[in-house]
Amino acid sequence: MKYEFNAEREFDIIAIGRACIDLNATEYNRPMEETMTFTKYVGGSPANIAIGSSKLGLKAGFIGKIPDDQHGRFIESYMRGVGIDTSNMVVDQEGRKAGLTFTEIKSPEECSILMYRDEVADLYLNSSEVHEEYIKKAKILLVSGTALAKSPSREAILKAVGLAKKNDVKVIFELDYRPYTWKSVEDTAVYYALVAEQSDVVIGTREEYDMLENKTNGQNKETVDYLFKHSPDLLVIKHGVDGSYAYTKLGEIFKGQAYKTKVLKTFGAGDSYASAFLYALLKGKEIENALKFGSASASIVVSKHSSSDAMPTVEEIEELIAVKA
Ligand SMILES: Nc1ncnc2c1ncn2[C@@H]1O[C@H](COP(=O)(O)OP(=O)(O)OP(=O)(O)O)[C@@H](O)[C@H]1O
Ligand SMILES: O=C(O)C[C@@H](O)[C@H](O)C(=O)CO
Repeated sequence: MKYEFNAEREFDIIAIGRACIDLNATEYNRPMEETMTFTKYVGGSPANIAIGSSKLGLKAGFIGKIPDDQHGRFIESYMRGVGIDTSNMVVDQEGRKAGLTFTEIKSPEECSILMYRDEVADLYLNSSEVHEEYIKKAKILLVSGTALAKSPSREAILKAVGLAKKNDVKVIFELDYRPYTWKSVEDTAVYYALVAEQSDVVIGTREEYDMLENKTNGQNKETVDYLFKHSPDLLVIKHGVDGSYAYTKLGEIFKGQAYKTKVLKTFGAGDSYASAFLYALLKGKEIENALKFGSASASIVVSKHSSSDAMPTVEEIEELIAVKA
């Protein structure tokens, strides 16, 4: 099955949410306590997805709030440099800071992230900073779940989703669960369900769908039965290295295999997966093929040091798929 988008739009994808800083341990295979140097990259799941999309040749835009400091200027200039339209990135005027994510790479299997996200600029995006004229230029609005964690960002996202639906822009909801800024799992489930039920496509890990459904050990069939009673017509449920599934409202199920690689670190997999999966859908490829694109892109990024700068080109993805076929 192919997925249809409104062809007459200037932007393939506009992402909304956080654009932050990743500080990835330069000396890896050790605990963070022993890490003395970090390499700086742009980070934040929706920013990574916009970067991945742009590197694949899609026309991408970004809506989000960045600090009025050196980090904010680095984020904006890096994103503009890879071809993203940053005209709707708002510079905070109240001294708020960029979110910082330190990554720990103890071994390829044992990776974790440590987030500093108190009073971060991205969660202060407000609804008056989300503009219908911009959103209606897109085929896809990519929404990050973390942006729902607090007001006023929460209302900004709800406004963006409403405008997208009004203007025939597909709403893609990346669950992107990060516990740090949420008050409670109940709140998470309330806002996740609210947006998931209005979205066209939902992408998340099995564990993230459990957050949405406020349960443990949820089964894909229950998730699919629940969400297909609402707006979504395509659901992607990821199971880490065990691969991923796509379910359509027509009842089809597709399985995507993960491509084995020499893993450097595991984070960044989800964002690279999302950008390449959406690229393939936008290019009119079959869902089965889109799963291959997502998995191949993730396999490339987990073998490299960053989540954003390491995003692959179409040629790299196609070459990997061909080699593994
Ligand atoms: N160790 C791995 N080796 C190769 N591919 C992987 C590996 N881990 C994940 N992937 C690929 O990436 C996809 C997404 O991974 P995962 O389910 O871990 O997403 P995620 O938890 O959202 O990622 P992230 O860690 O970036 O938040 C998987 O479906 C798989 O194709
Ligand atoms: O999403 C974040 O805020 C952190 C990311 O940039 C980081 O690289 C990561 O964990 C990606 O999965």
